[in-house]
Amino acid sequence: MTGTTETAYAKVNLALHVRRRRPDGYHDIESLFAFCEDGDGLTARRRDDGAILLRIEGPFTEGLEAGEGNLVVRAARALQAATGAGWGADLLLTKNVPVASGIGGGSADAAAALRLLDRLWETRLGEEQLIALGDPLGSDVPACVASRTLVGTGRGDALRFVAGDDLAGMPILLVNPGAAVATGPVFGAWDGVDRGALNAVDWRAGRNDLADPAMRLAPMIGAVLDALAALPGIDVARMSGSGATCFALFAGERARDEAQAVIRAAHPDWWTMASRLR
Ligand SMILES: C[C@@](CO)(OP(=O)(O)O)[C@H](O)COP(=O)(O)OP(=O)(O)OC[C@H]1O[C@@H](n2ccc(N)nc2=O)[C@H](O)[C@@H]1O
Ligand SMILES: Nc1ncnc2c1ncn2[C@@H]1O[C@H](COP(=O)(O)OP(=O)(O)O)[C@@H](O)[C@H]1O
Repeated sequence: MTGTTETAYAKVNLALHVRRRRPDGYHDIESLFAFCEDGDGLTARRRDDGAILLRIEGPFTEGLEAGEGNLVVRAARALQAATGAGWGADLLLTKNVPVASGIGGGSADAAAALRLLDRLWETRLGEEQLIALGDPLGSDVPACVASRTLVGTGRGDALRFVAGDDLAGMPILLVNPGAAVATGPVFGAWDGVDRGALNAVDWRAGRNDLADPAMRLAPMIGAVLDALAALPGIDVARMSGSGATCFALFAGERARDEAQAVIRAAHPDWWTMASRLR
């Protein structure tokens, strides 16, 4: 489909500290978010009749509905409602990254839809208002609207932008063993122990506090982390979000590509994506 396009940049939690369980069922977290140059693709063509019609293609369409429940459609409806825009859209989502995998999936798609339709419909809300519009769609959506390095606190939606110059361009490898892990149950399996605040500068010394609970639900994550830790040329390896995707950062693209080849040869059924941080 020809039209206006946008990338739903894959999200990575370089560190994710869970600080406390809240009475509203959410958890206060502190996370350093970064974004890959690659992700799902979204294309849109404007319609005059106000209808929002979504088609999904690509390697990860299974189990995904293209109806009103899809986060892309919900984002489009939210923008229509907030602006009174009478336009609709034909949307094509190319689902390149696995669903429910800790790298933003639906949240990044919703954020991409907001950015794309704000351009296509010329509603011109701009980043700050799109962030506010994305907030009710999911804790991760505000960060994904910005899609640049930032610290998220609260349920992940209170954003503080940080200089990401040292991270931009960094080669990254994402690896998922094929286990879909829903976010709610992983937070639910957290042991309730506050292990301390995140230092966003010294994030390598930080943690992903959801890794242990996620591994209890999907033990294969442990195998992924072991495989990544054994790779030569690795800077840091950690699980992203609520899993099961794990990432490794490398000093150079060659080390990353060699690492991808090693992982693919040993685990042909695992999903991998080589990218760079943006
Ligand atoms: C864990 C993170 C880290 O970036 O990413 P993913 O693993 O989803 O990629 C996010 O906090 C996920 O954000 P998002 O996927 O938008 O979650 P939401 O739809 O808001 O919430 C889904 C469920 O997760 C739990 N949840 C989510 C966020 C949070 N701070 N505390 C929670 O306890 C709640 O049980 C909630 O009902
Ligand atoms: N466009 C979309 N892409 C992926 N998932 C979507 C989309 N729209 C709705 N969803 C739903 O959102 C859920 C993924 O949410 P979540 O577990 O938070 O994923 P992630 O960990 O990748 O952020 C899936 O259960 C899926 O049904």
